[in-house]
Amino acid sequence: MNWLENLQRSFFDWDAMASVLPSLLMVGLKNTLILAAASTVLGIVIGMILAVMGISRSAWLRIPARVYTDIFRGLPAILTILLIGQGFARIGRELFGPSPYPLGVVALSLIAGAYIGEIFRSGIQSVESGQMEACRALSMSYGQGMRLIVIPQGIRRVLPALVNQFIGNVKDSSLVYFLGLLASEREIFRIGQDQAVVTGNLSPLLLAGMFYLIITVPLTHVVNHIDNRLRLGRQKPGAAVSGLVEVGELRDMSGKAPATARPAIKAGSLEVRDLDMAYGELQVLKEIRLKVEPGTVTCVIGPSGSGKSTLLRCLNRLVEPKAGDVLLDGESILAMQPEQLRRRVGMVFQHFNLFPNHTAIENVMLALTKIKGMAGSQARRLAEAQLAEVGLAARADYRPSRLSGGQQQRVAIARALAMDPEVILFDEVTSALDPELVKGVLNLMADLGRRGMTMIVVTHEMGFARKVADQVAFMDEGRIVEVGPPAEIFDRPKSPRLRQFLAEVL
Ligand SMILES: Nc1ncnc2c1ncn2[C@@H]1O[C@H](COP(=O)(O)OP(=O)(O)OP(=O)(O)O)[C@@H](O)[C@H]1O
Repeated sequence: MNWLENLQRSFFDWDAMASVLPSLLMVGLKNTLILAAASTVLGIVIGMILAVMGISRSAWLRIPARVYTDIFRGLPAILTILLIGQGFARIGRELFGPSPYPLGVVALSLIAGAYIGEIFRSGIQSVESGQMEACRALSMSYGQGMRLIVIPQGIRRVLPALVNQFIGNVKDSSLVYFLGLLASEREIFRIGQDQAVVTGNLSPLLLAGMFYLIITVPLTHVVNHIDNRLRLGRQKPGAAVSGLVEVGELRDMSGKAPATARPAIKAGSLEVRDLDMAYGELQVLKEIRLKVEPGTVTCVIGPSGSGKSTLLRCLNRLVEPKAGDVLLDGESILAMQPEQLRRRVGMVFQHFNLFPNHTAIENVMLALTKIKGMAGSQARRLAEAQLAEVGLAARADYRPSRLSGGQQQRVAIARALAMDPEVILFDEVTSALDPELVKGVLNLMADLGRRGMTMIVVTHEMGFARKVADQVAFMDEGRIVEVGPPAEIFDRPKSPRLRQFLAEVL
């Protein structure tokens, strides 16, 4: 049993532990937390700058960020701490006084910044491209989209990784002792080690180790909890609702228009003139000509890859045409600021592109307050009215993850309508929906058309096109092959390609 006693003396000398406990608590814990927190906060600032530089389109920003990251991630932490702590000791003394402690914080922050920059960058880049598209379609600039939607979403996604980084900083703070700290500046490890030398056993170090675990282990659990909260919102998970219940709700609602006066629609006209567009070498649109009268519904049909979505994206300049022009109420859209154009031409996407961290009503309000500068209360009233219009008054405070696809798409329509556009573009908005939910969205669109909204609808729903459209344009291989009233297009197709297409889809 000799070895057991030996082990006990080395690790479990209770007296040694008791004597070191007060300084671990009063000095070590405080300093470790200061070092870890300060380097995490400064590291977040550095990391944020590096991330924004790292995803910039300019190589002048990207390359320095890359070089910084490679250096500070590649060097051992202890080497960086010594190089900074000793190499800059003189400047440090002038700036901060005799103690190397602040330089230790700087060194830890520079190291943490490199890791945090990579965490932020991957978080931001993991946000679906549709989010930025939705921002731009709501007439936000690139910077506003990044600031209001993409970066906050990226940060939420990387919260666990950030806490891991904080845990890393708690541990790395022990390396600052190499710089030679004053007694009052010692962190947990240094105190444990000093006392271990005095007692001649490892018990004070073991207690120091316990302190590290007490800080780090609960943190991982707290962050998982916060992460779940942020992802799902604060609502209790409700029972899954059958799509048929939603269909029933919509049926009950139909004909019972909200008591509030319906927002007036101001219908604009569009004229597409010889529009060409290419993705690199790939010519996608060829001499597109199309006239859309105010207050009419134009459905664009055609086989996959024929350029329908690209045509819509040209109309609000989510992509730039190569040649030709588009007139909105007689004005060239190419002469307008894209943000101004997008206030007048709204867009609804196939995959909704709602902002997941915002409730339905916040999704509708966001551009009103941030872009149109409307007061919060006025924006809320307008958003409530728009949600009531699409039958979702009762779901205003739900986040997208708690809504069915059909409900999400109706929120997206409310969001586009709230901007009071003159034209709305719908890009295959029912293609991603469960079959029973398609009708609710199509009925809403048909209602909008009846109310006089100018709409351009890319769709595979031939029944909708036949019933609701004023004109149907058939596209194939980047050209509008045929355009006319639905009766002509569907019942008397002229071109063989349209006849072949209709034979396949009807
Ligand atoms: N971002 C892009 N970069 C390069 N090529 C693209 C891009 N987006 C679309 N394309 C190509 O442009 C062509 C037209 O695509 P578009 O999405 O406009 O067609 P579509 O008629 O809307 O098709 P679908 O019904 O499948 O959505 C296709 O050949 C497509 O592969």
